[in-house]
Amino acid sequence: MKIDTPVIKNNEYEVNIMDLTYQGLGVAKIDDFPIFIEDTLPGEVAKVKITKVNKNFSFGKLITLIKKSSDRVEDVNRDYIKTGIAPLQHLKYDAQLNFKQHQVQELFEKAKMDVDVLPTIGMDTPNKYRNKAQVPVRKIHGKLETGFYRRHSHDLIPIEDFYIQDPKIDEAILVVRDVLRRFHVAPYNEGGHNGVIRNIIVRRGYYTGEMMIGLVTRTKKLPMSDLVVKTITEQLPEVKSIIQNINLSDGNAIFGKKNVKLFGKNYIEDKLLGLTFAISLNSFYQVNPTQTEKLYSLAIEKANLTSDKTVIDAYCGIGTISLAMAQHVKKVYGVEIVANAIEDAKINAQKNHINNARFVVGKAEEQMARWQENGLKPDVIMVDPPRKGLDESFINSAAKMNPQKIVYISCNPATLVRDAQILSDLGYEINQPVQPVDQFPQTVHVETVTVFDKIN
Ligand SMILES: C[S@@+](CC[C@H](N)C(=O)[O-])C[C@H]1O[C@@H](n2cnc3c(N)ncnc32)[C@H](O)[C@@H]1O
Repeated sequence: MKIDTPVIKNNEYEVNIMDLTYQGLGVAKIDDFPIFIEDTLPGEVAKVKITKVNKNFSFGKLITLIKKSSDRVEDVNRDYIKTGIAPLQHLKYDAQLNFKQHQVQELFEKAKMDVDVLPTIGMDTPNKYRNKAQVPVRKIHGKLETGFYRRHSHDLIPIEDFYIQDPKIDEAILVVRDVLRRFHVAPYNEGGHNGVIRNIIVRRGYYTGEMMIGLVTRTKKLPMSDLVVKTITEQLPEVKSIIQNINLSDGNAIFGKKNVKLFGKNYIEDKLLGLTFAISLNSFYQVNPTQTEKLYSLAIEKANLTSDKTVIDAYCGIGTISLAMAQHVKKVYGVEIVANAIEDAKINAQKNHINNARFVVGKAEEQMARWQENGLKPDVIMVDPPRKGLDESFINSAAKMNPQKIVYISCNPATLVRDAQILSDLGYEINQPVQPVDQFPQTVHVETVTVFDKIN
């Protein structure tokens, strides 16, 4: 069926860019019909070619910029935009921080919530920050390559300098790539579901320099594994752990269920807020260590902790926030769905001689209901959920426990605002400005800390 729209596919138009979506696409309108265009910024005038038309909106490709924004960074590497590694690198960093603040503010305004949002806390050097890489391995022109997928595709673009990663991690990926080439380990081929090596994971401790290499394979055995391991460890003395993860599936999930230790320890160690943490391959650990220290210090400060208090740390991962809070309170309860992460959390409590933290594996929403039924009465609940935010049943159990404060660390302002509305209906209100912290410079992601107080 032909749809009658003000723009036609493959036609070119001159447009004014009016806004930037939360995904970092410029927005123009023709007769109120939106066109989303990569690599364009508000205030710019652009010639664009329409690439896709839907019923209510369309996508365009930038042909030329007729007028440029004063916030534009010139001469950026297009591969970082094409792959989504750094979709905002063409926007000056100050403007990125404003964009993130306004994005959060607008969501609260749309929900008709009267909440102030502070300027985003940024980084002095907003690149080379990531302490973890997860790169696909594919064959291109007969050669094993590492890089990143073109956005919305599985076409690999070979990349050597990842720009936002710790340069030592970039170097390690190249060492591992060259070792795999040298010993003729076949790259995974998605089409035929054959070949061996699917992904390389590299983690590096910011303070310790300890490195972990993860090799995700389609096969149970990694061919030439002894030589692969020997050569990697000879060339990269910082490597303290090499783990093979076996992923036999033909799906998109990166990890399979089984890990096999090929070298060293099951985990590497790093420090955060002066504490030592064991981090294993599948455990969540924030990717920007210096900003994480700012984020967690702020969240803990806002929780007003004292030595007589009991706190819950929901979605606790390897116990980073729990153990940082344990030093200030009577007791901490942590819950997390990934069993390996809870194993790490228990090791971490021991490593730091902390014995007032209790960790449980489980779904936070189910464990909260259990704790609530068992009469647990936390003074503060700290939550740091994944992008989908809190389950409604979690919020109900949390409110029934009647804590004075709920401190919410969020990596998705849309679900934060959704959850804030439910919390407000249950008597928890935001009385101080929300603080965005830039955990992911050059990308569209934004992290926030929000405090909910019990209204008596
Ligand atoms: C944003 S991370 C925060 C982890 C931890 N607070 C940290 O900063 O290291 C979210 C965590 O929630 C866990 N998770 C996801 N869904 C969960 C659920 N339903 N119940 C409990 N934990 C869950 C993930 O495995 C992940 O460790």
